[in-house]
Amino acid sequence: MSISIFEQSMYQLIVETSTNLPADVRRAISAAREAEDRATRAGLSLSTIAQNIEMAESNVSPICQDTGMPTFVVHTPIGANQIVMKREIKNAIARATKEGKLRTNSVDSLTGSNTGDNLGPGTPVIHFEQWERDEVDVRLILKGGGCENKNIQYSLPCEVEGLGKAGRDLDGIRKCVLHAVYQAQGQGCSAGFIGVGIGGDRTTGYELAKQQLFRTVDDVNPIPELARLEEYILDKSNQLGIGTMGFGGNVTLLGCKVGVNNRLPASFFVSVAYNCWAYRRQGVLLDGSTHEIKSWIYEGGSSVSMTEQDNAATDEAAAAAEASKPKEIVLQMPLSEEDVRGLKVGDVVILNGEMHTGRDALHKYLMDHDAPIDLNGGVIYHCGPVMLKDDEGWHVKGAGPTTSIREEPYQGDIMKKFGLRAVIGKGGMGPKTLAALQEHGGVYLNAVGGAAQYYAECIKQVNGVDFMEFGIPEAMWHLQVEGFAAIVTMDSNGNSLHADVDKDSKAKLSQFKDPVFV
Ligand SMILES: O=C(O)C[C@H](O)C(=O)O
Ligand code: SF4
Repeated sequence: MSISIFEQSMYQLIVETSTNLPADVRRAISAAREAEDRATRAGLSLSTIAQNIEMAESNVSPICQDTGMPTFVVHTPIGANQIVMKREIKNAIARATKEGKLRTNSVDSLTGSNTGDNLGPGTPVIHFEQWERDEVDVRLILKGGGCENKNIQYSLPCEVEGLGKAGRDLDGIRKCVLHAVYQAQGQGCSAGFIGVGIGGDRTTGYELAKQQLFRTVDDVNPIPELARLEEYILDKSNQLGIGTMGFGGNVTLLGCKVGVNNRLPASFFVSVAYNCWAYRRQGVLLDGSTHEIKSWIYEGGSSVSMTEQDNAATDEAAAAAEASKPKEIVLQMPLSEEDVRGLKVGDVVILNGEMHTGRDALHKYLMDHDAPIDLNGGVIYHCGPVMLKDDEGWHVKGAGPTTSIREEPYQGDIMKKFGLRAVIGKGGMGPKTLAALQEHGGVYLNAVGGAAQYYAECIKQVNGVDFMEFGIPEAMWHLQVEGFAAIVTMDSNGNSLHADVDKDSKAKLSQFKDPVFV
């Protein structure tokens, strides 16, 4: 059966959105790089991010391995057949998944089984709207689960941690939004972008917040007080010191867009949608009768180079940055207790050898089962990769870290039970894991969230896989890596960079207690 032009256009939209970050987002990330010292943890991570963005574009592969919840907003001329369009969007999603442009991301919430094609009840999300124009406008956002988990909704009036009472007015809203940035820390892969919805009910408030993410980064709010609020939030968030990946730094937020709807007398919601730096959204305007792509809605990424700054750096500046880089420690896996006890927060570790992926399903399983392989001295990578199989075997199409804190209830026990020596992930872990690292001799390594192509390139071979029944992202992949770089952010001496940054940023947040919008 031949593919319709509409389906082909949808396929192109999906691939472009997943693999090529748009120009406005790239410019915001480049500006963040300018604002950070290159040799700092934030500066180094931003250069990995920049490199990753270019790799994804040239490999035509996912920028981040979590290709998110595909969410479409479609405007159609009156009389267009939305039933056919819906079917063809789904076909395009299944094809993009089969070709490794999207990860298999649709999981049965009761059985845990992965549908394997990104289709299932509620996925993808498609909103239709009619308009009195002849063209079809389709916009797509791919927002990953880690930053989705950092969305937050406030019901005013309320007490906001660090900021005091938030009333039902602009100043109360200000407090909620600042707090929303603080509470995300590095877990949503900062530096991020936020969409804010004021009003509505619990559902439409979040919808409004997400709609804001379709605005361009440089868009100025037509409502003057909201324009002021957006500017204020951007400015003050960047004084919180959370920085890229929560490593500390000058840039925490790259954009803030606020929308407002009416509300019920009894309700006053402020809903915040947090989007990571991997802010993947695109759109196409289609000819109303042929469904060919007439134009792209957002300026394409290819016009903004992410490595220009590196090329333009003088030899002197490059040498200075090189000289002040943290020291790198090369380790061969499996690791010994001595290897990890020698590491401290801030060290950059380069790993070689075999590591094993494991995330939510595996951690739960290992609590009361044996491991399929010997994990003594082993390294667990919190990662759900994008994988493709051909006649030669499995290939890694994207493999950045996932948010580690979800494994906090299990991690310490599992490290001790199996003799694991290191955990790689992002966003850090809590006190229980920190105590286990100290007691047992272990280390937490923070990789750069979203850098799926950068890490995929370090993976030289797939040695095997267990628990395919958990689905591709949740299976335990045994990966042979070379030159896998990550930063020690929790060590065996009881130090945690995450706890420190949280504490400092909370103190900074309290500086903004006093009323501003009165
Ligand atoms: O699911 C993933 O691979 C990552 C997720 O988006 C996360 O940020 O934790
Ligand atoms: S891993 Fe980070 S960059 Fe990727 S979807 Fe999750 S929050 Fe976004």
